[in-house]
Amino acid sequence: MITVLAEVDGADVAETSLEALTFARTLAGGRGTSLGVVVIGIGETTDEIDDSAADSLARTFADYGATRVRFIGGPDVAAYCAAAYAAALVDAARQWQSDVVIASGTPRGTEMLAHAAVRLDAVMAANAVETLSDDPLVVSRQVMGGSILEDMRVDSPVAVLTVAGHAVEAAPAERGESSDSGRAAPEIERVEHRADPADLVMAMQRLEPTEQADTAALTGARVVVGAGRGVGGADEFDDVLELVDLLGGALGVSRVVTNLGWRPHHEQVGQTGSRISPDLYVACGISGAIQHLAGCSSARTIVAINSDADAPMVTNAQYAVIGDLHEIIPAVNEELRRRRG
Ligand SMILES: Cc1cc2nc3c(=O)[nH]c(=O)nc-3n(C[C@H](O)[C@H](O)[C@H](O)COP(=O)(O)OP(=O)(O)OC[C@H]3O[C@@H](n4cnc5c(N)ncnc54)[C@H](O)[C@@H]3O)c2cc1C
Repeated sequence: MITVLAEVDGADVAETSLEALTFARTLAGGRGTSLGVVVIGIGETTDEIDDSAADSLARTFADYGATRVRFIGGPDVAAYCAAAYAAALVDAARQWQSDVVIASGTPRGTEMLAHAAVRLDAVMAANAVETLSDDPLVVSRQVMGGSILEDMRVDSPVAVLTVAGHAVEAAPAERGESSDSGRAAPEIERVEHRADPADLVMAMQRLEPTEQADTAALTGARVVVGAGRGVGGADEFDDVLELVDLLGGALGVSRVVTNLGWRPHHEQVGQTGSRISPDLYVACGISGAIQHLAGCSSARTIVAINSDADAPMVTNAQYAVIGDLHEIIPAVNEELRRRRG
């Protein structure tokens, strides 16, 4: 069985977890095995996830090919604690005799799986995008912020993988796609995890949304509009923000923009900001320094708007519009408004 860690919010499964499940199902099909899903941190008691939310989550997981679902709760994992969560995940993987453990490459997924890999004495490949061979397991994975793909052989008895955000299209299983996926009601377990005190030395004490909360919106966005020094000043963002709105996306900016105090740091994309993998990245007035590209190269399509045809952002883009962004963006916005009536 392949064990997949899912991140949920109530009865909703994070899209990146559905992507990880889709990736895992393809691998399970190739290896002729089944899928088990683990959800950790459901509350002080295992009853805190009510039956309707549990049923709804289990149905979603079944649609994605899971045959087993384990909800793990209890006071020790009521609040996030990477080591205790990893121990709970490892318990499931061991009991299910999993030789592969998978999560999405979110900050928490990556942190937990790093802990899990040590406990399982496993090789870990972060940010996988594709399985190249089932046995021996070889994956293609993003490195250098997505600017390079490397093939990695994971030749250990247990393999631990994270799946890069938006590298895989989340898709429910087709009937008969793999031996065990069949949308039958999966077997559901509720388990209380008692943590080793050593695993609780570092645990989350308080969770308070701040402007940082927007970082999740940026890293998960399907469309990101990037803005750089070329915008010209803190008061010059109206057109860019309207484009963000019209495209239903998120704003990402360069480090110059945050250093100058034009926009807050949580909006920064790059080596020292967020790494994004949207379907579309529209980079406006950004030169495309290597540190910026490290955060956006895994975008599926890049469109650059820049007055310099030789800017690295332009040469790294699939499409470019050369000219003054203060003329181009209002024209694009007007056309988008017109098409929407
Ligand atoms: C250790 C380290 C870490 C770093 N981390 C990051 C990071 O995480 N993210 C990041 O972004 N940078 C990072 N940087 C900084 C990076 O090297 C660049 O300095 C920065 O990305 C440049 O920002 P920019 O493209 O907005 O500005 P510039 O390089 O000044 O480029 C502005 C661009 O706008 C274009 N332009 C100007 N006016 C217009 C106009 N009217 N219309 C259209 N185009 C116009 C210009 O042609 C130019 O291409 C880091 C640097 C270091 C040393």
